[in-house]
Amino acid sequence: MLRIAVPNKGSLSGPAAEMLHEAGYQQRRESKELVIVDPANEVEFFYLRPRDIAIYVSSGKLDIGITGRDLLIDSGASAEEILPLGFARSTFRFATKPGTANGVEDLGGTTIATSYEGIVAKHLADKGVDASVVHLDGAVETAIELGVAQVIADVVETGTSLRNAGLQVIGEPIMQSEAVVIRRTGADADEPKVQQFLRRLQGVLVARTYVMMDYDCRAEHLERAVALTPGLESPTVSPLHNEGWVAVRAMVPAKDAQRIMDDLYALGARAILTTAIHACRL
Ligand SMILES: Nc1ncnc2c1ncn2[C@@H]1O[C@H](COP(=O)(O)OP(=O)(O)OP(=O)(O)O)[C@@H](O)[C@H]1O
Ligand SMILES: O=P(O)(O)OC[C@H]1O[C@H](OP(=O)(O)OP(=O)(O)O)[C@H](O)[C@@H]1O
Ligand SMILES: [Mg+2]
Repeated sequence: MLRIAVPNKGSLSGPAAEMLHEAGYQQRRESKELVIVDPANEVEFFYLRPRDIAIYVSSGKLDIGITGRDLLIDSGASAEEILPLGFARSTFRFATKPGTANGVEDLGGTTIATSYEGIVAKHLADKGVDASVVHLDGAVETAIELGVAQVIADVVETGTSLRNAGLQVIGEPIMQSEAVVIRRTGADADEPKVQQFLRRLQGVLVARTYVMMDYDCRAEHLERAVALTPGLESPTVSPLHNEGWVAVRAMVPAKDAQRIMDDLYALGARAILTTAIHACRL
């Protein structure tokens, strides 16, 4: 039985459960359930605090975990990222009141409030900056107004929380984060059960980012049409009953689908359809 750590709260928990559900795994029905077994898929899910997941996985008691890249690095635990999942995307940044500092080099002697002391301490050490770090559990943006710190280091997504607190980012992003699948450092990544789990999640990622496109076009336009829809290996081309016409089928990136349909139409292709991909194995 594969033992998997899943975030039980916060920004990661909803999208993680949704992705696992789309990958065909049973998920808990209510938020008080801490462990569930999915016997059909031979998987056991442990719902844990996102911040604790890398620690459980590094201990070897759980095979795999879903957490944030920032939380993984902040923990310092002996675990490594094996698959990025594309949700809970954020940057991690320093911010201050306007006019306080322009870059990390100006932070010497300041007090920096953060929930991610590990990331901040390492970054300051790398930059040779000597500052104090104070740990807060959340709502870190308020620390400056209340005089606990002159600087904060926190997760930024839209920037709304910073704007509302009258703060602005300084320097370059300390890191880019997103949800990731992690394993204990050095664990056997080729293990079949782990590989099957990763293939299922990859299938969801592909189903979310591609659509299937079908269209009819004149045989003499085929090469130009296929250049627009090269597919993953190569498109399927079938003859139509009407001589001189072919039907083409290929996967295309969902974000480009409308533009590709316009370009195919301009080439003379007709009956251009896109359909959602429900699941896939590449
Ligand atoms: N607004 C956000 N947008 C995108 N990702 C976020 C956001 N806030 C936090 N995250 C990501 O979520 C993870 C932190 O999860 P955690 O549950 O500890 O905090 P949270 O989502 O802020 O929840 P809460 O503070 O309500 O407990 C990190 O990987 C972080 O980058
Ligand atoms: O750039 P934004 O879109 O505003 O998102 C970033 C904010 O979201 C998170 O806070 P959350 O709401 O989880 O509260 P917390 O500070 O208590 O963790 C994070 O800690 C930032 O405060
Ligand atoms: Mg938060």
